[in-house]
Parts: sequence; structure tokens; C-alpha cells
Amino acid sequence: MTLATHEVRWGVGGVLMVDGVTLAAEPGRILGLIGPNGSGKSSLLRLMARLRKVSSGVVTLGDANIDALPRRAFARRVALVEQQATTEAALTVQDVVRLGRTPHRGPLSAWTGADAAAVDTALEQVGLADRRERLWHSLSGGERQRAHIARALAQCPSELLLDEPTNHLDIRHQLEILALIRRLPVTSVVALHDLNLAALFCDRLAVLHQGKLARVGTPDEVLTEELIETVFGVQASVERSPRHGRLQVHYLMG
Ligand SMILES: Nc1ncnc2c1ncn2[C@@H]1O[C@H](COP(=O)(O)OP(=O)(O)OP(=O)(O)O)[C@@H](O)[C@H]1O
Repeated sequence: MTLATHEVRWGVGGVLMVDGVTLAAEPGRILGLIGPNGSGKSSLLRLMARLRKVSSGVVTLGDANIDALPRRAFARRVALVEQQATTEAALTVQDVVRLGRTPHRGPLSAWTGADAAAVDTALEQVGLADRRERLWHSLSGGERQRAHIARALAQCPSELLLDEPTNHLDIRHQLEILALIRRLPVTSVVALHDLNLAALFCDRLAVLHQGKLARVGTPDEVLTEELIETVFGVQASVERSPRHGRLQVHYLMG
């Protein structure tokens, strides 16, 4: 087993934002997290990445409680790409991506061929190899997003957590990034707003609603017209695409 949450709760000021979520990623697969704004997707990802401490319950990696793992060992395995990560403006793209190598290097160790190769591969994978010398402040929103994904890939994680990785990306780059995540030999947990992209790329979907897990299963099991209405408050018609065989959501206007 890889990352899993067991009855995890987290709240602020007595209000639970993540309320008793039990969920396991499957090795090598993509688990999509869907749910309305404020339903707890980012909070759950941050708990899984150990950026927040659970109020109760446990997050495990394999058999271990993640709180019991040494920080570096955890960081070598689990990478998080946050929604609005900030970065020092004076850095270049490759400086940012190099930060991904930190968990693999000692404080005084020299930059190795393996470090350089991981950075080069990550830049190639997100299509930023030709912009590696560019300063951060000169990048577009989509280029910054891709640079943050490259930083996570340079970390060579076995578990990759992504919060809305397609935010800011044009449609070609949305498809390319999700196709890349599919190809990677890693376990991924990805928060997504676009239900059609979730149906296209995810092996399983977990639906959060007001901090609780409303449903988990394959896209076919989860993406029903009834669930979309109950959780998102939107009427939709769900059909199987004759082109790619995945479910497709058509939103019905008033
Ligand atoms: N540090 C915090 N302090 C107080 N409330 C918080 C904090 N972090 C998150 N919340 C609240 O927790 C709830 C869940 O937020 P979260 O960001 O996890 O939702 P989300 O599903 O990722 O939303 P979105 O789709 O808008 O990104 C929201 O009501 C949010 O305001």
C-alpha cells in the first residue's frame, strides 16, 4: 500500500474542514479528488503531504504513520505541487527545479550527475527545457505551474500529490500534463475541478463534500447525474463518449 488516510479529521476553530476521511491511493494509479470549492481537497492533500497535522486519525505511507517517518525519508518519497505556490522572484526556472533535489542531497554534498539528469528530465517532461534560464518573474502563469510540476518530478517521488495541476494551463498543456502524470511510474493523488478531465485521466475518483468523503470508486461508479446534482448542485447529463469510451459530462443550462 502507498498513501492512505484513516478516519482523518482536521479543523480550524472547532469547525471540521476534513471530517473522518478514510481513503487509500492505489500503487501506480491516479486517484482524482473532486468536490466543490471549500470541500476540503487542498486540506486533505496538505495532510497527506505532512504540511498539516491531523486533529485525529492517521495518514500512513506503506505501514508507517507518516508522523513517525524521518522528514528526509518522507520528502524523498512524497512530492506536493500546491495550487498557489510562491517562489523567490530572483530565481531562474532551473533554480526552482533544482530545489526538488534537496531531499536527495546532504547539506555539503556536491551537485551530482544524477541530480543534473533528474533536473534535465523534469524540464523536458514539462516542456520547459528551452526556458530553463528564464527568471521566475518573467514566466506566464502556466509556465510557473509547469515549473512547479518539474520541481516535484525532479524530486523523483514515488507518490505525487497535485492540487489543481491544470490551473492556468491552456488546453494542450492541461492534456499534456495529465497524460504525463499517467505515464509516470508513480502513485498520484490529483485534485481536479474539471469532471471531464477527471473522467478521462483518473483510475478512481474520491468525491469530497463539506469535508466528508461522499463517494469513491471508478469514474463510472462515481460520476452519476444524481451525484453531480447533490454535490455540485448542477444538473448534468452523463454519457459515454463514442470516441474514447470514457464518461462525458454535459451540463444542462436552466
Ligand atoms: N488555514 C486555514 N484556516 C481557516 N480555514 C481554512 C484554512 N485552510 C482551509 N480552510 C477552510 O477549509 C475549507 C476547505 O478548504 P480547502 O482549501 O481544503 O477546499 P478545496 O476543496 O481545496 O477548495 P477549492 O476548490 O476552492 O480549492 C474552506 O472552508 C477553507 O476556507
